[in-house]
Amino acid sequence: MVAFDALPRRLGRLVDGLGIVARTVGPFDTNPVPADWSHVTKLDPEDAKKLPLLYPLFLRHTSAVSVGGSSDVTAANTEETFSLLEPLSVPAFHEPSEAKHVTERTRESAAFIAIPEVLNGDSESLVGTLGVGTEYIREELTPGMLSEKLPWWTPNRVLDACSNVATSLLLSEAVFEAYIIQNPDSAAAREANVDEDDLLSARAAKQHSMAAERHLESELVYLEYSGTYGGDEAADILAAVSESLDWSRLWYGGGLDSREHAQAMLDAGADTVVVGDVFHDVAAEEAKICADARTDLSPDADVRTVREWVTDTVGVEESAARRYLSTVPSVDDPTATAERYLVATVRTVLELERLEAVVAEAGPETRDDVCSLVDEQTDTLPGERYLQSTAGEASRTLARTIAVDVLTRRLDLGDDTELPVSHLSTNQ
Ligand SMILES: CC(C)=CCC/C(C)=C/CC/C(C)=C/CC/C(C)=C/COP(=O)(O)OP(=O)(O)O
Ligand SMILES: O=P(O)(O)OC[C@@H](O)CO
Repeated sequence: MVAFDALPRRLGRLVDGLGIVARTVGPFDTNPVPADWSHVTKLDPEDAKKLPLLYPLFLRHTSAVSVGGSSDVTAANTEETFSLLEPLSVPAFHEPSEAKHVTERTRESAAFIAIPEVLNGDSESLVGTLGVGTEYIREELTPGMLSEKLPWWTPNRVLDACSNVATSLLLSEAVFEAYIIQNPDSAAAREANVDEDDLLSARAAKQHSMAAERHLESELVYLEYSGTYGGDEAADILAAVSESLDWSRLWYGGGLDSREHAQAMLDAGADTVVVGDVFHDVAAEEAKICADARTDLSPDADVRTVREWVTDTVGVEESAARRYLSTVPSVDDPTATAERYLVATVRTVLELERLEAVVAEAGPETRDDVCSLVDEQTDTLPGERYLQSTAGEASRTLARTIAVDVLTRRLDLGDDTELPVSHLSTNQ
């Protein structure tokens, strides 16, 4: 009996040992989070936070998009955000703040699920919420999904065993993010009960990260200053932590809105910088710019007129569009790129206005009517040529859907749109 027990234990230890050797000294990088992601954009699905109308243009430069946020997030607005990202080639992953935000749809859309575990918060934020989430997945999500897929006569015992396996598979596929939260005034700190006394020195952050890599096997360590730039203190922490990590990635997020600050965090040792607020600022700013443009410019304004208007009226140098783009290391000239994208946005809004006048004249009653009228009216759809560089072959379909949906809402023909365009700046 003892001998029978000893063999599987020994085998288990051998497999574990081989895994450790492969992770630490093996020639292959076994971390599922790509090492070459230098920039991640965090999209908050909450209704108050909008996306720029030509969001595919802005997102073409980022390495990946993270979907998640800590307030007013629901499964429905999370699914909506993913559906806007589906036509794009940029990978999108899900960072749920509650397990209930994970649905079959979000799982299909997301490259992976990233689960926060806060290293310097209370135990609730390290394992408590994970326990609540695991219970939900084991007892509600997977039984619900499986009972739809398996034949009705599947015995309960089999359904239960399958749910058990599916839960473990879901968690084994998830990426764990070991958060070190250093801004006590942030929503993230409040959520995880991090206060002044919990902030870590560079040395303690390094020690916590070493434990996260080896004990928690966290795919990434996330230095979080959410809402504020961490400066020299963050750079010291990144330097200490990066030295100690072999396998886990090191991400920095918080208050980035310039090339200088983003580069400083990368130079200090971060593999990836994460930006959130400044991307949503692009949409908020754009709503105002477009409202002004509709007052100042004729819907027929040519490209030169629009460019001049943007140069004279919008301070491109100070714009959120430029600030966002300047955080992306691969964008060589953020000012010129921001100006191009702002001109593209204003032109698209004017083209939409022109199209709206023609469509409204015909008196459509349903979204289908709008669709036929749009198809009759135009060879090139508003925004289509700008989306070509980023959505490729999908650009026409995407531009058509956005145009039809935006006009359907503007003409009060209902909210039953194909894409959730209520998340775009034009619908503020
Ligand atoms: C098991 C599954 C699928 C899910 C569990 C979901 C869990 C454990 C969520 C953890 C929630 C938690 C402890 C959050 C702590 C705070 C935190 C790290 C928030 C991340 O910050 P943002 O969401 O970016 O904050 P803002 O909304 O302020 O930008
Ligand atoms: O919103 P900002 O301050 O850019 O922070 C990004 C991210 O680290 C938040 O979780």
